[in-house]
Order: sequence, then structure tokens, then C-alpha cells
Amino acid sequence: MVKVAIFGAAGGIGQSLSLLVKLDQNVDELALYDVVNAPGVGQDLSHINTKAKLSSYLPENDGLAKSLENTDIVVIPAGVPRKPGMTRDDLFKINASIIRDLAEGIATYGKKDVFILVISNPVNSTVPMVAEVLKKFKVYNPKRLVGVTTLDLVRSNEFLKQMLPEDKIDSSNLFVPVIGGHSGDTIVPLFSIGCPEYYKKLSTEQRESLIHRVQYGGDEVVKAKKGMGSATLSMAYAGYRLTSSFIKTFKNEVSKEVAFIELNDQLKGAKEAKKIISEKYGGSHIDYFALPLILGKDGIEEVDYKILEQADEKEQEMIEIAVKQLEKNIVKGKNFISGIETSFSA
Ligand SMILES: NC(=O)C1=CN([C@@H]2O[C@H](COP(=O)(O)OP(=O)(O)OC[C@H]3O[C@@H](n4cnc5c(N)ncnc54)[C@H](O)[C@@H]3O)[C@@H](O)[C@H]2O)C=CC1
Ligand SMILES: O=C([O-])CC(=O)C(=O)O
Repeated sequence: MVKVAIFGAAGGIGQSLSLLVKLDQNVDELALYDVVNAPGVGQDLSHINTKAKLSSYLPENDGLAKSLENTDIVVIPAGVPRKPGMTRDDLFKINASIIRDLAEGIATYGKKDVFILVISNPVNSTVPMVAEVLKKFKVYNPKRLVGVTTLDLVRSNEFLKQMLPEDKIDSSNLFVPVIGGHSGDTIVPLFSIGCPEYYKKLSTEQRESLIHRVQYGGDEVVKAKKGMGSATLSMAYAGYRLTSSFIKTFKNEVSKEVAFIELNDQLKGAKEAKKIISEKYGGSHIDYFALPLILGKDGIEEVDYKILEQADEKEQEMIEIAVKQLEKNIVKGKNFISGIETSFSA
């Protein structure tokens, strides 16, 4: 039995992501939760002839608690998206309290071993926030919480393909690890490691333009949508990719993914990663970072810290820049929780 719950299921990402999860034959139950329209979206999806049983909830009548009953995986695309001219950090004001309240709900009503995937921005701050709430409620397991940065990897694969049309690259087969965080300069694609054979072919200008496009790919969509939101379809695809890797852990399948995680000593390789980030890149306070990881039945089984030393010179400079920004984002998320009393009773 695998049950997935999606918080923010009636939104741009939420609806497409719910559709993709409904199509997954490894899912037995899908619970939709939103402050608006979840029953409508649920009714619509419930006509699709796939295995997953649908349920949908609004906040009234203990909807949040019910959506979490026996839930194995919670995916959170709840909150507001950017408009042109905004940074992801500008979303903090509104999304922070939404994420805090949902995290408190998970801590109160969720299974102790639930997997939590956070999509809501700013990811660099919302993930530390969720961890702090779970720690406060004494239900935190660092192997089971991730921030979703998969869209950065998806974009890297695709943008590289688009830059080298003659090579006829199948971008669905590439794996460019994108490490650091999920905003601007904190996004560090490691093309030299992911696909050295193609990266070698690029001029310095092409490399710079490719890296910039990955770092600011979100802005391209925000600009093109002219105030109607940010990436939803590509994000649903990326979010489903990571969700499906978590779903597969219930069939004892192991996957390699990249995600934004706490570098907690309980994770194999995390201590080493923290040491390198501190000593080599000056990030002595960094305890969250996106890195490649192995997912298995207990969640994050291993973190690839070696990649931090394998990056080429330019990429190492980018890591150093990322670390500075990331430190501030992480502290901001943590402070938001430590400064505020919880509203649910533990
Ligand atoms: N991690 C990533 O790579 C990406 C993250 N995002 C982020 O995902 C978030 C959602 O984006 P969209 O789906 O485009 O926004 P949207 O506005 O279309 O949908 C958000 C949904 O969340 C719901 N919601 C608001 N408060 C809620 C609460 N307390 N509980 C449950 N649901 C609640 C809204 O009713 C709405 O249906 C944004 O913060 C956006 O920045 C977007 C793209 C990529
Ligand atoms: O740009 C945004 O605000 C949404 C996002 O995170 C992305 O598309 O990578």
C-alpha cells in the first residue's frame, strides 16, 4: 500500500502533479488537500481508470488531519508563486506561515515515518523551516525530508541538448547534478561531471550562457507568463520524477536523485560534505545543501560528498558564491520558526 498526499493540489503545480501521481500504477491512494477547490480537482481525477483511490479535503472538518491518515509521502506545492520583478525570497513573507502551519499539521497528524517533499519557495528557507518544526515536535527524521530541486537538473539536461542540436542528445538520459540551493547564484550545475564529453565542446561564452540559463530558468517562465505565475508544468514533471523515486522505495527499488537536504550527521556522507563546504568553500554555517543522493527504503541512504571536490575550477568558484547566499536563506528559515510559538498542540 502506498498513499501519497499533495498539499496545494488545486494549484498550477498541484493539479498537474496530482494527475501524474494518479497515473502511477504503484500508487494505491492519492489524497488532495487545498484551501480551495480540492474536491473539484479530486472529482475530476477520480474518473480516470487507474488504480489510485482518490480523496480530497479542504481545511474544514479536519481535512488536513484526514489527508494525512496512513499517508506515506507528502508533496507540498502550496503557497504563492512569483510575479515578474520578484525574487523567490520575496515569497517568504506569505509562504513561510503557510509552510509552518502545514509542517505543524504533518508533525501532529502524520505518520512518524512519512516522507516529505517540499516544492514551495523559497526552498532554501522552507526546508529548514519544516525541519525546525519537526524537531520542535520531536518527530524529525533527516532521511525523510527533502526540498525539490529536480527542475534545475531537468533544465540543465534540456538546455544542454538545445545548445548542441547537431549532437542529437537524448536529454531524458542525461544526469547533470545541480548542487547548492534553488535560487539564482545558489543553483550550481556541474556539467563538467554530468556530461564532460558535451561540455568539452562548448566555448567559454557558451558555458557561461548555459550556466546562467539554468540559474535563471525560473525567470524565463515568470517573464513569459506575464504575471500569471511561474513554472507549473515543467515543475509538475520534475516533482513527479522525484516523487516516483520515493514511491519506488516501497518496492525496494533504489534511485539516484538530487535534492536539498539537511547535512545531518545521521546521513552517510553528510559529515564529509559539511567539512568540505566549510574548509574548502568557507561555509562554516552551512547545514543544508542540494547534493546527489541515493534513495532507498529508509529514505536518503547516502549523500555524494565527493562531487564537491570533483567540480572544475569555475564550478568551484560558483560553489563559493552559492554558499554565501545560502547561509542567509537557511538562517532566515530557522529564525522564523524559533521566533514563533506553535499553534497546534503537540
Ligand atoms: N521547487 C521548485 O523548483 C519550484 C517551486 N515553485 C513554487 O511552488 C509554489 C506553488 O506554485 P504554483 O502551483 O504555481 O502556485 P498556485 O498559486 O497555482 O498554487 C498554489 C496552491 O496552494 C494553495 N494553498 C495556499 N495556501 C495553502 C494552505 N495553507 N494549504 C494548502 N494549500 C494552500 C492555493 O490555494 C493554490 O491552489 C510556489 O511557491 C512556487 O514558487 C514553483 C516552481 C518550481
Ligand atoms: O522561478 C520560480 O519562481 C519558480 C521556480 O522555482 C522555478 O521555476 O525554478
